[in-house]
Amino acid sequence: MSGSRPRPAPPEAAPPPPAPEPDFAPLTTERLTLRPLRPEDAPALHRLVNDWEVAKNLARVPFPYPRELADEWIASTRARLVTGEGYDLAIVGRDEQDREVLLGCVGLRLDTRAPRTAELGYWVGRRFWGHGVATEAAGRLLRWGLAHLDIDRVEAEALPDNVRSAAVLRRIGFREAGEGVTEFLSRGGPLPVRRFVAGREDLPGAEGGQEAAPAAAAPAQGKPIVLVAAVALIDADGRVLLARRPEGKPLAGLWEFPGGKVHPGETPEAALIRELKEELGIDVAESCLAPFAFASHGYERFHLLMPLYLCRRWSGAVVAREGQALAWVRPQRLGDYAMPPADRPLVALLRDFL
Ligand SMILES: Nc1nc2c([nH]c(=O)n2[C@H]2C[C@H](O)[C@@H](COP(=O)(O)OP(=O)(O)OP(=O)(O)O)O2)c(=O)[nH]1
Repeated sequence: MSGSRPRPAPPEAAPPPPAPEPDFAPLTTERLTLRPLRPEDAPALHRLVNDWEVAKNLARVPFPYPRELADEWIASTRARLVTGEGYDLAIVGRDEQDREVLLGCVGLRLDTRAPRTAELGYWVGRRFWGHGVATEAAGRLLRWGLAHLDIDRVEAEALPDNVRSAAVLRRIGFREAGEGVTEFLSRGGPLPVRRFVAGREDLPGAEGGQEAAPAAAAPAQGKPIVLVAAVALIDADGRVLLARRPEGKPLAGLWEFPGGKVHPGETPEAALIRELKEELGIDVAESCLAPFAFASHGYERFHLLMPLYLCRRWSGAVVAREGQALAWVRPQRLGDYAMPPADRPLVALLRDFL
């Protein structure tokens, strides 16, 4: 490389490209909105968290809390939302003039060491304590996470004297799971903590026991039998359609065969034809439903009896009419999807058959 010619002056350093906007639709509850943190939240966030009564219970927060750290932390939460590594959100309410007010933060961080596990954390500014804000916000994020992320287990911890936080965790479905030791930045060292854990089976109404069981037959050992018709739709490439149970339904977040409860007076085939129209917008003829196998599974509050049909022909395009996620899955990959326990024997049979 020669080069005695004077080099042109380097162009002025270009400003760093703007960080991508997190694409996250806010979660709402009766009184609150949980939304991505924004740079302009920093002053309010700093005022709320730079309070010993708040900071002393938080492991990752130094005290005093430098003002610039609020900017850095908000930027890091936005980066994690983009990559899907974590979901730290602002808890926002409304004042009498209907203006947004930052009340605190709630977050779900995917655990890099433990598979299908996330960690829940939250804090609420002292002025807003005593109104159930943490319960409402953390409960919503817990339900959302178990329904939309590939996790089965959420962990949380609280200092032994933080009885308020332990009560919040219990109220939203966590159970205590022992003790541990965690490094507390705010306290400058390790401290013993109480550990808590929750899975979708811990959420209120987890297995649908509170739901009406319209086709419930005579109780088996005290449990009603619930008849559910389901189908493995198989496309031209031999892939099977799975649908993700939406938030708010029992077993939310698990992948299932499309279908639903058989109503009184309905045949399983008629129930399936109705469900496939309602859920996926497709028309299926009864003659295209081939009986394949059945599941008979004892859930805690009912016994599930579920005939599974195979179907390779339908009319109309498959669309998620109820906002549920859908996946066309090769039979050998069915095991990669977390499914209700009743489906496990069916998956093994399908894999062998297809
Ligand atoms: N559709 C379907 N349900 C399953 C599968 N595996 C399994 O355990 N179930 C259970 C979950 C529910 O407890 C029950 C189905 O009830 P559901 O609540 O989804 O039925 P539905 O569509 O009629 O719902 P809804 O109108 O009562 O809300 O069967 C499966 O692969 N597909």
